[in-house]
Amino acid sequence: MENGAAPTVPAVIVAIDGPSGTGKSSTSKAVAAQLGLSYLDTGAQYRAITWWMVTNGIDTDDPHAVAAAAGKPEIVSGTDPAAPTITVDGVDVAGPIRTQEVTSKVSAVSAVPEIRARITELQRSIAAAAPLGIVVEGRDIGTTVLPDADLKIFLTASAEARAARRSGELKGADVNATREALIKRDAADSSRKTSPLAKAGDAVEVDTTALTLPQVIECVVTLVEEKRAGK
Ligand SMILES: Nc1ncnc2c1ncn2[C@@H]1O[C@H](COP(=O)(O)OP(=O)(O)OP(=O)(O)O)[C@@H](O)[C@H]1O
Ligand SMILES: Nc1ccn([C@@H]2O[C@H](COP(=O)(O)O)[C@@H](O)[C@H]2O)c(=O)n1
Repeated sequence: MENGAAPTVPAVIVAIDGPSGTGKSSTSKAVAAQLGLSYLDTGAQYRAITWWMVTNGIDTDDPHAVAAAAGKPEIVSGTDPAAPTITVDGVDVAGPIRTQEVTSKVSAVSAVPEIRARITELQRSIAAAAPLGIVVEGRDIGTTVLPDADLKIFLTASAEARAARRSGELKGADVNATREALIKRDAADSSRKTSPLAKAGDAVEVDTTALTLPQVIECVVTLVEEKRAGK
């Protein structure tokens, strides 16, 4: 550059949505790390608020009780893709939010409109503050949270592939039971009234069934680079 200043690259916002186990977290983290962007796992935020409800004795099947408590916990997400963090009222909940109990209750909590309004506002403020841009992954990022994202990706994979991946991760958990649980959670997330799991009309769909994780990452990095180059 003539004046010696570093070239500036405009911040880029990437939304990655899709059903459970399609590879959103693994792909988003790697893409963000490779491109020097921030990373936000929005599922972790819904899990964190669900964990708080369970810990505080709120009946997660009672939407009125959940709505009344929606504003109480303070959720903080750290957005470094190399070391993402999640705390509730200052407590590190990265481990507890992955329990079977939280996983079985998170869809009911995240269907409550007051919960979605609170978490959506938080997600938008985090995205707006990311200096170089951010990869945000979830279920409604391209449709509702960041409808003006520069690039929207919708990851899919067969239920069989997703169950095999998850049961490998859960060290030998029964594949059929894992498959049924994934299908049940996707059905709940897709059928809720407020901001359901859905592909945005302008999202690029990537079927990851027959792709390795490095192939998916390369595909998304290429899409971001093409977008940045104005292709
Ligand atoms: N293309 C792929 N091939 C093989 N395994 C994969 C692929 N993508 C992801 N995985 C593995 O599948 C598992 C689930 O991936 P990941 O957690 O990234 O999915 P997710 O869409 O974020 O799931 P959830 O929505 O349930 O959080 C992980 O063990 C991950 O390493
Ligand atoms: N944008 C989002 C993201 C997640 N959810 C809900 O959270 C659950 C857990 O998500 P994981 O990605 O950690 O599996 C998910 O099943 C949804 O109920 C959401 O509603 N919107």
